[in-house]
Amino acid sequence: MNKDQRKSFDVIINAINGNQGGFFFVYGYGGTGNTFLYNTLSAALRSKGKIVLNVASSGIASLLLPNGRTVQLRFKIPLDLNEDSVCCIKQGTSLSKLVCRAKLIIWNEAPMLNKMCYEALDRCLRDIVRQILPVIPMGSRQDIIQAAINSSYLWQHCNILRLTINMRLTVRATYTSLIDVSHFASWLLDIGDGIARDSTDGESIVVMPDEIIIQDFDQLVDFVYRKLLVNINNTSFFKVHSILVPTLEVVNDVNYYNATCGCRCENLFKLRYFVS
Ligand SMILES: Nc1ncnc2c1ncn2[C@@H]1O[C@H](COP(=O)(O)OP(=O)(O)OP(=O)(O)O)[C@@H](O)[C@H]1O
Repeated sequence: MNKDQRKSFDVIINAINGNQGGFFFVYGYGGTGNTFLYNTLSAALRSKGKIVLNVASSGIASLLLPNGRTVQLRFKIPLDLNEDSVCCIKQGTSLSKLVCRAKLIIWNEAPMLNKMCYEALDRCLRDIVRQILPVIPMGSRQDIIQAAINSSYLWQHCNILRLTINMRLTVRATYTSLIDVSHFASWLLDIGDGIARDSTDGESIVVMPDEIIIQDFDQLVDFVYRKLLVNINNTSFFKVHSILVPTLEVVNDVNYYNATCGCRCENLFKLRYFVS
C-alpha cells in the first residue's frame, strides 16, 4: 500500500479493533487505489473470521468487490424513497443478524446515490445495530447538491480519508516516465476540478495535447486491437481490449470501419457522457 492507503487502512482497522465505530469517507479520484484499499480491508478482516459486507451503488461497481452486492439488494432499501424511509430488514431475520455481526460495511461509489439511501440505512442500523453525484432527472445544480451525501445530516459525523497518489498511472511507470506521468495525472485532476482552463462561467474549452489524440479509425483500431487478426478467435483478448465512444454515430462509424476492413469486433461498447 502507498502511504495514503496505509494511513486510511490503519484508521479504519484501529476503529474496528477498538470497537469505536465510525463513519469514513475515502476521498480519492479514479486510479488512486480506492478499490485496492477496499479489497485489502476485506481480505484483512475476513482472514480473521470477521464479517465484511461489500456493497455498491451500482451493479457494475459491486462486481469490483469480493462478494459485492448492490446496496438495494443487500439492505433492502426501497426504490421509492422519502425522508422517513427505512430499509425493509426485519428484526430477528438472518439478514438482520448478519448486519448486526458485520464489522465493516464498505459502500463503493457511495456519492452516486441520493442521501436518502444512507439515511434509510442509518435509521435501520439504529433500530437493529471525486466521483459521480446522484442523478436527478432534469434536476438543477441545486437539486443535485441537495441530494448529495455531503448535504446529509450524517456528513458531520464523517471522517474523511484522502487518497492522492494515482496508482493506475504510476504502478507500471518506469523511473524516467514518472515525471510525464505526474504531469498527466495533475492535468487530469485540473480537468476534473474545472481549472484546466478559465471556467468562471461554468464552461471551458480544454485543448487536448496532440500526443494523446488518435486522428483516424486506422490508428484507433490498430492502437486498441493490435494483432487483431492473430487473436480473432481468442475470447480473452477481447475482454481486455475495448473502445469506448461518446455517441451512437461513432459506434456505427467504428463498426463500419471494422466490417469493411474484414475484422469483426463485437467488443465495442458505447458510452454516453456529457461535458458541461
Ligand atoms: N498499493 C498498490 N500497489 C500496487 N498496485 C496498486 C496499489 N494500489 C492500486 N494499485 C493498482 O492501481 C490500479 C488502480 O487501482 P484501483 O482500481 O484500486 O483504483 P480506483 O481508485 O478504484 O480507480 P477507479 O475509481 O477508476 O476504479 C489497479 O491496477 C491496482 O491494482
